[in-house]
Amino acid sequence: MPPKKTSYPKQDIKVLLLEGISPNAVETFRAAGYSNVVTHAKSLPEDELRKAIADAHFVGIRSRTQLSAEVLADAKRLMAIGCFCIGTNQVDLDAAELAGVPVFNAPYSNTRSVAELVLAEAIMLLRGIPQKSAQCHRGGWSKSAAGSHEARGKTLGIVGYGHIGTQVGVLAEGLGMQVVFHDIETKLSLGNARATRDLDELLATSDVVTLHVPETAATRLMFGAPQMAKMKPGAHLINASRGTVVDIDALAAALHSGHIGGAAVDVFPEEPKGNDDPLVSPLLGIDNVILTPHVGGSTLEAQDNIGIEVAAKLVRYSDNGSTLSAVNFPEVTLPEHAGSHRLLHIHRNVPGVLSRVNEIFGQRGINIDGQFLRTDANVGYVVIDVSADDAQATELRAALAAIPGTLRTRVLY
Ligand SMILES: NC(=O)C1=CN([C@@H]2O[C@H](COP(=O)(O)OP(=O)(O)OC[C@H]3O[C@@H](n4cnc5c(N)ncnc54)[C@H](O)[C@@H]3O)[C@@H](O)[C@H]2O)C=CC1
Ligand SMILES: O=C(O)C(=O)COP(=O)(O)O
Repeated sequence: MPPKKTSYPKQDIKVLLLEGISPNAVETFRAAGYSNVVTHAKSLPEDELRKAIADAHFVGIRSRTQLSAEVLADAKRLMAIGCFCIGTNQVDLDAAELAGVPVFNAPYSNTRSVAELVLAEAIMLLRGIPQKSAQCHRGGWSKSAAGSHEARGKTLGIVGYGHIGTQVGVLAEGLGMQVVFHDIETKLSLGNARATRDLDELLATSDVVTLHVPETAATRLMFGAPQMAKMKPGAHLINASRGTVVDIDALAAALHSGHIGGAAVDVFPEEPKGNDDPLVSPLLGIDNVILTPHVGGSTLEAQDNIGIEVAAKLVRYSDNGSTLSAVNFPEVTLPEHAGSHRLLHIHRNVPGVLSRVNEIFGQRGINIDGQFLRTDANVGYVVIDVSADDAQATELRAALAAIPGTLRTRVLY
């Protein structure tokens, strides 16, 4: 059977997937009729990225690819961005919104993977395993209980008590740890976890401190020499959030001085672009540090789920216009629109646009079957379902595009 005629041929819609995104994403696009999927195992250098994105309608990235305002300016056809991960700090979200481009992510699919790794690392650090393992690799043998502790009864301090932080807390309580947390927002404590008065109290009481904040202007270098100095002597630090959160030189110094007893670091201020590039860090060669190559969320379970979840959000936006769960865009949840033509109008949120939109339908005597509108401070997104033929819908779209303040229009049938 020939594919159903659509407003834009699906095989002409280019999907660009970078950074080794799960094959599940490709399958999800193909199953929905999107056959033009281009994949790359790595992130691309900026000049290649700009070329590859120039004719892409959808782009999928992970934490490595930087979609700056400059890169986005070259992406004239881009309809939406999928971050196949949790963090969205690698995208200029405001620039994307003002280009009429919603950004989607997978807010929960790798949460558990990060939490399990962090808990394992807390146990390893409390037992002094990283340095013991390093010694064994060199043919050494230091069988001793000195400096080696059970996790049971120790205090875990969680900075950033969001999805990952709370999961880490629940797992840690299962081991019999005391859990304290600090967050900038008031949070519901799970289990017996307790919010500390402030970060200083958490630092003064924790045997292991683990960071689970997003990368923001406020978290940039939030964990430096002053915070490390306030940790209990010999306490451990885990960072699986973002490399910019910790002053890495200060951490190296605190490890060398022995004030910090050990660390586990998954994220770095400068990460290699791909698996062929070297890691450069002041932490290299320090035995009591577990170094991992940003694999907190890299389990097959998490990646398989993320591939399906984010691809499905992009397909839904393409087919139906729904922006539900977009991180930078007014969220509009839309019903199916079988039997009607759907017009999408993304505009700057300035007075008068909606009345101009409605005038267009009134002037033509076209009845509106359904209308959906959401706005935020920058952008308005209005979706109009009408009973029209293909030619009328195309003409209506052109009229909508001529409204001052319009950022982008689409027609779906
Ligand atoms: N290593 C890896 O592979 C992975 C790393 N991540 C990183 O972990 C971060 C956290 O992920 P989720 O828990 O899902 O995010 P989330 O948004 O659910 O939780 C973050 C928490 O941090 C709090 N927060 C923000 N600024 C803060 C500040 N200045 N001080 C204290 N608390 C603050 C927020 O209020 C929120 O409760 C992500 O943004 C991402 O950067 C996420 C997944 C995998
Ligand atoms: O989900 C996140 O925010 C992560 O940091 C995981 O990033 P990745 O997909 O492994 O590049």
